[in-house]
Amino acid sequence: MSVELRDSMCFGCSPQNPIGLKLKFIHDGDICRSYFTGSREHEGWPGIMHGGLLTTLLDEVMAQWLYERDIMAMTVEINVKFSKPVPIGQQFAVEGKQESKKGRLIVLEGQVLLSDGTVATKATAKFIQVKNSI
Ligand SMILES: CCCCCCCCCC(=O)SCCNC(=O)CCNC(=O)[C@H](O)C(C)(C)COP(=O)(O)OP(=O)(O)OC[C@H]1O[C@@H](n2cnc3c(N)ncnc32)[C@H](O)[C@@H]1OP(=O)(O)O
Repeated sequence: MSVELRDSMCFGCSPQNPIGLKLKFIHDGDICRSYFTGSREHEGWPGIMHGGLLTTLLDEVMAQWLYERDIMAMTVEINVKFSKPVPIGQQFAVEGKQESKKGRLIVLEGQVLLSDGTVATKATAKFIQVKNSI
């Protein structure tokens, strides 16, 4: 694998990116999960997580599902449905898992779960597998 986490400045996961989200991941069977608590810097409407950042979080957990399995792939499409607002200041979970794989095309699904288990956001993303030389 030519891309190492230790060299990365990935906005989602790098511990050394000063403005990054510094996400950590739990690989739980076929699910990749991360937890996040938004602060004021992450809001769109007052008190509510910005939808673009929720999309970033979802993209990241799905990409990490692949990375954990040594699959180098890039997002080519992502569709997000925002059903419920995600409050600032309350921890929520972000999950991703594979839905299908056909040739180089891998489809993953993601969701944001509030602390009471409510699904607030759902995503489907397409990734294309690339050679291990990003
Ligand atoms: C430290 C590590 C941390 C990692 C975390 C990263 C998290 C972030 C994840 C991201 O956000 S990635 C950044 C955003 N994405 C990009 O910048 C990708 C931009 N796109 C590309 O660079 C190229 O599209 C890509 C290299 C991915 C693919 O180009 P290729 O020329 O190699 O492939 P091509 O376009 O020929 O497509 C390959 C196959 O996929 C199919 N395909 C492409 N796009 C598709 C699509 N949207 N839907 C369905 N199929 C699609 C395409 O038809 C074709 O099918 P066939 O093999 O049957 O011919």
